[in-house]
Amino acid sequence: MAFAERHLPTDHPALPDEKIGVLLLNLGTPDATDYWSIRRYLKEFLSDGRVIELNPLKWQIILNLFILPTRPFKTGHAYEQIWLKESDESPLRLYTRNQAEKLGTMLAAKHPNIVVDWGMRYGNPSTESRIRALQEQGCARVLLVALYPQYSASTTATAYDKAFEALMKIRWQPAIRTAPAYHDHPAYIDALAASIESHLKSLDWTPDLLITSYHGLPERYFRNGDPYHCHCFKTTRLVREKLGWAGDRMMVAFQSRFGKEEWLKPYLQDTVEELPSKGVKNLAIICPGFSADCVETLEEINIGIRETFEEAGGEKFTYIPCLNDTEDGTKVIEALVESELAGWV
Ligand SMILES: C=CC1=C(C)c2cc3[nH]c(cc4nc(cc5[nH]c(cc1n2)c(C)c5CCC(=O)O)C(CCC(=O)O)=C4C)c(C)c3C=C
Ligand SMILES: [Fe+2]
Ligand SMILES: [Fe+2]
Repeated sequence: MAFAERHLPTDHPALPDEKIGVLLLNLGTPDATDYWSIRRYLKEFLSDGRVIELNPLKWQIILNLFILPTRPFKTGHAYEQIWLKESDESPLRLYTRNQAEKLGTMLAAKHPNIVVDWGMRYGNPSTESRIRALQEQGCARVLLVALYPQYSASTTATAYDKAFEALMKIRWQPAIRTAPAYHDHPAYIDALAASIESHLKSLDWTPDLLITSYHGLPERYFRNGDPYHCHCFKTTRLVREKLGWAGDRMMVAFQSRFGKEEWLKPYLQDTVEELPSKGVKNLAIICPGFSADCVETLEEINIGIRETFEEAGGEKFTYIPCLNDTEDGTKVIEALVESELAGWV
């Protein structure tokens, strides 16, 4: 019996054993592909001041009058094409849940007092509900792990903001740690390089070029100090060095531009349209900035960009999947978690 329990009054509720929570956080995804589910998700996402850094009053007018009435049709169509019929959810949700379950199994042998869970910045399961669930299971310490390899205020920071917002409502808070971005973590670089090598080995052709495509950001955010752009370039350089490739076999591009403002360049769409006329007929794309495949990789790249390339005269195209819930992918998260738990375990 623990010291505290021996000294409890007899009518005191039982105290749970102290545990450590590891909470994996990802972006979030709609609950379904119908108009209102998509609209609810987009409204929450695009009302986040870390994502849209504009005057909030002006932006809410634009969002509610011009974007939310129409965008859910386009976005809903994109989600419909990749929706998992069997489990009735998006791939991002499935992979994030699997990553948490597999990480839990990996850690259990060494650390029986660790509980792993997962939550989303937008939509369900909410970050707040999972922090409360971890506390209910006796977690007095919680490590928050935003599953974005490259830091951006629009992803990493807002994931942690949401967790701290939830903690503001909790009287007896757990001790909290936040994991840093892992764009140059050796386990991540090695896993990406291994995944590229094994994917290319499975083909009966060799790509002329491999594009590492990252989600874009307004260029203004970079000028205002967001390190995302540098993190993306560093990841690509380290992977290229690990593979021992020459500089011209691999390049960086940015996808998923939203709105009219200038975003980080080169734009993936423009790049892919021009490649065949420059002699690149066989193309591979990988998206290292996504810890799990999602609408931005499966629909935008593997369907949309594939078509763009073929229509521009490209001959062979392959998409290399994200690390997802593969053993290597889960080991990347395990390595990050193990180093960030130092002193707690
Ligand atoms: C991986 C890093 C990501 C960054 C950086 C990022 C910035 C960012 N995104 C938008 C707008 C949208 N993103 C959308 C989907 C989406 N974005 C990411 C990741 C990053 N976004 C993911 C993983 C997903 C997919 C989620 C899923 O359920 O599969 C969408 C919704 C889809 C659409 O309508 O196109 C929007 C909108 C902005 C404005 C932004 C930076 C400021
Ligand atoms: Fe996005
Ligand atoms: Fe997109």
